Formats: sequence, C-alpha cells, structure tokens
Amino acid sequence: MQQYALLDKINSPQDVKRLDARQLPVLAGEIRHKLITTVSRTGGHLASNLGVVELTIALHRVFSCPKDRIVFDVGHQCYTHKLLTGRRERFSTLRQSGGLSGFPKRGESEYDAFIAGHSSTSISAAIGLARAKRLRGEEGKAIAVIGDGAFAGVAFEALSNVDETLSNLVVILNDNEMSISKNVSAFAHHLAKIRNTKGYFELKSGVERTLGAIPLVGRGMVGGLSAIKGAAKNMLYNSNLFEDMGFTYLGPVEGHNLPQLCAVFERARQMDEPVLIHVHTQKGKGYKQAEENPGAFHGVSKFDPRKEQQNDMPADSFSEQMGLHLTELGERDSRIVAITAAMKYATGLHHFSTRFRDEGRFYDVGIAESHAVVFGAALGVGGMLPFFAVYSSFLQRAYDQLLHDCCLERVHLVLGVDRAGLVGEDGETHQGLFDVPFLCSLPSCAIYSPATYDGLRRCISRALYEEEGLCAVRYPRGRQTLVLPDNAKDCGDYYEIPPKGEEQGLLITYGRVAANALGALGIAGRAYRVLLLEKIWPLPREVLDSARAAGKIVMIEESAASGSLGEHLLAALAKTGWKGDFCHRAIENPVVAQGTVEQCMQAVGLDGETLAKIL
Ligand SMILES: Cc1ncc(C[n+]2csc(CCOP(=O)(O)OP(=O)(O)O)c2C)c(N)n1
Ligand SMILES: CC(=O)[C@@H](O)[C@H](O)COP(=O)(O)O
Ligand SMILES: [Mg+2]
Repeated sequence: MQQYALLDKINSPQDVKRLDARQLPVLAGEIRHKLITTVSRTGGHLASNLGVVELTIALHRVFSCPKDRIVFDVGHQCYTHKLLTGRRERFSTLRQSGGLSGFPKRGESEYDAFIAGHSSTSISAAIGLARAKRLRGEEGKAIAVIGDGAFAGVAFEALSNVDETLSNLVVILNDNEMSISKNVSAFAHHLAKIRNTKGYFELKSGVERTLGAIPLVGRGMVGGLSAIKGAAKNMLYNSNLFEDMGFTYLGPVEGHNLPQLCAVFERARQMDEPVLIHVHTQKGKGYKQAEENPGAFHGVSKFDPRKEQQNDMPADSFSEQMGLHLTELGERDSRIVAITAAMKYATGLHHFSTRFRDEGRFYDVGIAESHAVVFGAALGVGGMLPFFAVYSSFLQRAYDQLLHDCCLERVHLVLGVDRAGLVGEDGETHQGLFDVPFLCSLPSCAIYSPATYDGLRRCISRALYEEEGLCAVRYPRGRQTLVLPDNAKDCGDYYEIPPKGEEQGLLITYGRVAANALGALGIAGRAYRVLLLEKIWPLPREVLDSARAAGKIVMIEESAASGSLGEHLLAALAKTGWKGDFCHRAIENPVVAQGTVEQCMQAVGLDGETLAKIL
C-alpha cells in the first residue's frame, strides 16, 4: 500500500490547517498520485478531480467545515474533499457496493452538505443553506463549488435569486473551459472575455499602488479612498454578469496557485456580501494523458496508468448503435436534427455531429435538458424530425416541458432515452428507473424498449416515421446481453416465444432484464409462453388479449414499481374482469445504491436466480 508522508496524517480538515504553507503543494502531489492510482483501479471521474486538487485543499485550509457548508455541483469532483474529510482510508472502496459514493452524500459524512449528481443545483442549495443559517442565527458560509459546464439551467434560476442579504454566500466558479467536451456555450464565451481582463491579483496590486500613492490625511480620506478604489476597479475592469447580478466578483484566479487561492478565499471569508470567485483551472491537471484529452478522462473505467496510450476502442453499446443508425437515417432524411445536453460522446451522437453539424442539424445545448425539449418540440412544429438523446435520469428534470410543450398539442419529438434501467456505479442519482412511470403518465406518449440492437434500429425508425406525438425509445447503459431464441416469432410490437413443454403460464417482459427473465426460465425448468415486448406503451392490444387468455401471468420489468407497466397491465386486466394469478416483479424501492449492474440487479431481486423462484 503506497505511503504518503502528509496525506496519511490527514484525518480531518483541521489537519490541513495545521500544515505549513510550504507543505500544501506536496500534499497536492500526494493527492494526485492517490487519485490516479485509485481511480485507475476503481473507475470513476478522473479529469475533473485532478483539476480541483488545489482548489479543494485551499477550501479546507481557509474555511471551517462543517460550520461552513460546501456544496459541490454535480459532485463528480468531490474526491479530494472526501480524502480531506476523514474518508482517506475508505477511498479504495470508491463507487463499489457498500463503498464510498462517487458523489457527495449527506448520509456518508457531516462534511457533505447536500446531495449532488445531477448538475446545476449547487447555488440553489447554497442559497437555501445560507438563508437557514441566517434564520437560525448560525455563523458560517454556504459555499457552492460549480463548474463552467454546470453553470447552466437551474444555476441561472438561482443567480436571479441572489441579493445583498445573502452576505454568507460564496460561489466558487471552477472554470476549466470544459464541460465533458470543450465548453462552447455563450456563457463560456463570457467567461473567456472575463479571463482576458486583468486578474484579481494584478487588479488588486494595481489598485493598491494607485491608492498607496495618495497620502492618508485622516478619516475623511478613507471614504474618498473607497470611492476611488471603486472607480479604479471599474476603470480597470469592465463589468460582468456576476457583478451585474449582485455578487462581488473576485477573479480570475489561477486555480493551481495555492497561495493565491488561499488569499482570495480568506478575502471572501471576511467579506459580508455575496461573493463569486472565478477560478481558472485545467481539467486533468497533473496527468499528461488527461491534460491532453480531458474529455476521454472525464469518466473512466479501470485502466493502466503506466501505459502511454489508453486504447479507446469504440464501445459495443446501445448508445453507439443508436448514433450509427441515426446517422444512417440522417443521410436519407434531411429533416432529422439531433440534440444533446452536453453528452455528445456518451450518447453516441458524435457520429451524427461529425456528419451533420455543419448543416445545422446537430445541437449541443449544454446542460439544459428542459431547454432541449422545448427547442426540440419547436423544431418539430417547424417541420423537422427532432431527436433528443438524453440519459433517463437527466430527462427527469424536463417532465413539464414534455407535457406542456410536446404532449398537449401532440408535437412529434423523439427521445433516445439512454441509461434506461440500472446504471450501476453512479448509484442512486443516476439509476434510470423512473422513465417508464413518468412517460406513461403523459397523454399521447409512445414508448419503445428494445432488448437487442436490431430492435433498437427498428424502434428508432418506427418512432421517427410511424409515430406522431412524443415518442421515447429507451435502452440501457452498455451492450446487448439478450440472445433472441431462434423460435421467437416476430409479431411487430413484440416477440412471442413458445413454452418448452406444456404451457404453465405467460411471462411478459421487456428491455435488458428480459435476458435475466429468460435465463430464470431455464434455471427453474419451467415452461412459460413469453411475450418479449418492444413497443411497451400504449400497451399493444394483442398483448392485452393474450394476457386475458392466460390463467397465470408473471410480469418482470426493470423499473420503479409505482406507475410501472405491470401496474397498468393489471389495471387493464381488472377492467375486463380478468381473475387470474398475476405476479409482478419490479423495483419496489427505486433508491438503489451503487455497485456493478449485476450487484444492483441482485439487490432489487431481478437477477436470474431470484427470478427463478417466482416462476
Ligand atoms: C442534469 C445533468 N445533466 C447532465 C449531467 C452529466 N454531466 C456530468 S458532469 C458534466 C459536465 C460538467 O461540467 P463542469 O461543471 O464544467 O465540470 P468539470 O467536469 O469540467 O469539472 C455533465 C454534462 C449531469 N450530471 N446532470
Ligand atoms: C457525472 C455525470 O453525471 C456523468 O459523468 C455520468 O457519470 C456519466 O455516466 P456514464 O458513465 O454512464 O456515461
Ligand atoms: Mg468545466
């Protein structure tokens, strides 16, 4: 086990305060080594964490948690924070079942002030914590640490809510010019403009030189001095969005310069007004491959850090297959326009982007899923064929736009709902378990849930050309696991697989878990007729008819149980007076902790062995 002279003695933020300032860069080096060696073994978010090592050390050096509350935005960059707040010894359990979460979790530590995982919420949370402190007469600052990519959507709603009474609010903007890929938003352009003006310390020393030249002649001068200082600041510095929205802006500050970071954080700690500190960092700092290609090292699976080049083979995945197929369709139909919310590569849309961006048929709207849905709907109203690829859990925040802007007037928008179902190591915030319930609740929404690549291609084409209103094609993280039996009969909306022997019941299932369900039949040695659905909603008529004719039905789905397809099916059967035996296996508690997908499946009873017991 690697020994670290300083890090091994850090068991709380107080230990960071006790170090000599000259030791802080050494600590930063040890932390970087720990991050690279651990994450190369566990997988996780590497580049973002390498970029905030000094920022996080300075945070805990100057502020005093848990009296001061730190809220990380997205929270994928919280690893140094966890190393400095008593979780160093558990760090090797990162993102594993029963181990440390890859995101802040209040239940994990008193130093984790608020949940994170979905982007752009930290300023809202910090404002809430700040207001509560004031109302309860508590000391301390509420500090949001938010990236330039996450400064989108909800963050702008929060910005509009800042006023001079928030004197205990500090926002630290970690500007590394990157979201997952290069940040090309209008906001990023504003940041670039600000970065090119005088930095905080240049400005500060300039103003001090100006003020220093004026002899102090008594108190009256002090008032004059602050007026001159304000004028000097404005003279030296054109205003920016943050100043205009009520913050005192401090920056830009070099994000790997510990003395500067500590000095500016100390300045903010003593101020009695809302402060925004603009820190300029490098995503991937300290690991050459991640510095050169931060996007590729945003989220990594296990890798060998000694290798010069990591071979990033194109993934064998539903995402990749979606991207390739949509690009193929795009060649034939110029009405197809693709949209991503800052997830171009992870959703597979980079293929479509490369081919059609210059024709104005690909848009990365940044982390703004609600905007993406309305934008897409308007593209549809305007006569285009819009396709928005989005993770199931990130789509949750656009529920009203789906209802209000798409469904009420049956606008044709196709959603590629990626990471639908259990995702594994990202845990509770990212499990895609709610899309079937919330999409089924929408008027005139159609849902496809293919379990194979062939089915995915077919469903995307049907969604674009056979459907009229909102249509979702949902598919899991990773690759196809189901092998369709040769005797599966294609019935259009579903496949029918005959029983292996005298029929003992009807098994209805869809999506990735169908592989486990079919496997369970083999384990149990039971003879069920199987309906493997591809179009799941509205429930196909023939499926309902087939169910009504069955005496025993087992329904297996990888979805939150409440509002699930199985509940809808049972309700529909009940309306027909059906009185058979109905067994429904879904996920009763959809707050599913991290682990491998297989471990998550086991935790919720959707693994083959457990399913065999209900057949
Ligand atoms: C609502 C939502 N949409 C998308 C994501 C996926 N996501 C995670 S981190 C990230 C980029 C964040 O960029 P930034 O805030 O600049 O952090 P950096 O990785 O650059 O440190 C995105 C798009 C998310 N977590 N939440
Ligand atoms: C932090 C975040 O939300 C994303 O980086 C997410 O973790 C990516 O998930 P995948 O690894 O499934 O692409
Ligand atoms: Mg960034």
